[in-house]
Amino acid sequence: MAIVLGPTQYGKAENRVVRIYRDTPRHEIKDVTVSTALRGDFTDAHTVGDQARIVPTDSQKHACYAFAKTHGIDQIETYALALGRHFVASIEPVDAARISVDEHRWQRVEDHDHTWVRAGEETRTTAVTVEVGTAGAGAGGSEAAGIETPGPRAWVVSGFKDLALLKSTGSQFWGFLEDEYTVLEPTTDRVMATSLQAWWRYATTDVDYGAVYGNVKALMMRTYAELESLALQQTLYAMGSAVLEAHPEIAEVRLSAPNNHHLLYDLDRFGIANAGEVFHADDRPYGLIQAAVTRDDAPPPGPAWDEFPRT
Ligand SMILES: O=c1[nH]c(=O)c2[nH]c(=O)[nH]c2[nH]1
Repeated sequence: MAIVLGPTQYGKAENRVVRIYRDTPRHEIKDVTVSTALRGDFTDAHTVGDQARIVPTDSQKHACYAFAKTHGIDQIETYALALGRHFVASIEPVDAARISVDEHRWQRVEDHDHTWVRAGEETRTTAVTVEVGTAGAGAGGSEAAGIETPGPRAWVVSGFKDLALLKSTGSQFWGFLEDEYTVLEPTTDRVMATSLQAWWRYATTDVDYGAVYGNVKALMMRTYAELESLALQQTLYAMGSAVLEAHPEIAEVRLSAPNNHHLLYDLDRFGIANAGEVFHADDRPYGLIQAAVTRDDAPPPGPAWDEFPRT
């Protein structure tokens, strides 16, 4: 029997980086959590404790802060791409880098120049993977078009977490399969609430990430609002389709939606009528509905979705 080392990666997780732009009296703020993960042949570090090919996670941390100054954080995707390309291009043992960034948004207090209150909306997020090699297959931008540009290949996935949505009507659930444990009553009018997590994979890196983000989020919210939903499953497919129809630069959408049940509270016991007006917002368990929606001609995902390297 031989024991073998499987895939590895290592990096500095959840660096809390805040960049202030203070060139004018009206400051700007970018507040992000950045994680780095470097991939390559780091066998000796694991098997014999030789660190010769290991750039410390401490150094990776410092690069995150240095790049916040030297490259800025315009869009989290451009910042992550710059960092990923840096690790791959300048540290010889690194074959690939995955950079994940969450953005924490602040809004100005009464339009104040340098005071903000944390915005309570969803968290914008990205995961960028950069690989050594000649661009050409499945990567982004001119790279995706198959133009032989030397240099690292890059894949960008963007998205958000925790977008709380609720509609008080326009949602049904009936006609479902019943087994011996089914007690759920069919309904043609229910509250539908979720805390949506959405990811989309770009087919290119030549993107106005901020503009696309705003439009994708708006499209998803509008679809959620306007579709007379027969199930959360149908709503997710409709949201993904709306995004793919409007955005040729997006190859695939992945959605994860807890069904945050709102249970009609029994007020009959007190002689009070309750015609869909008072609910118990149940926190768990919750249904969890997940779907990927893809173009049939989408370029292959490569390592875009891989949080951990494959063999
Ligand atoms: O939109 C829904 N999808 C389900 O699969 C499901 N299952 C359930 O109990 N309620 C719901 N609602």
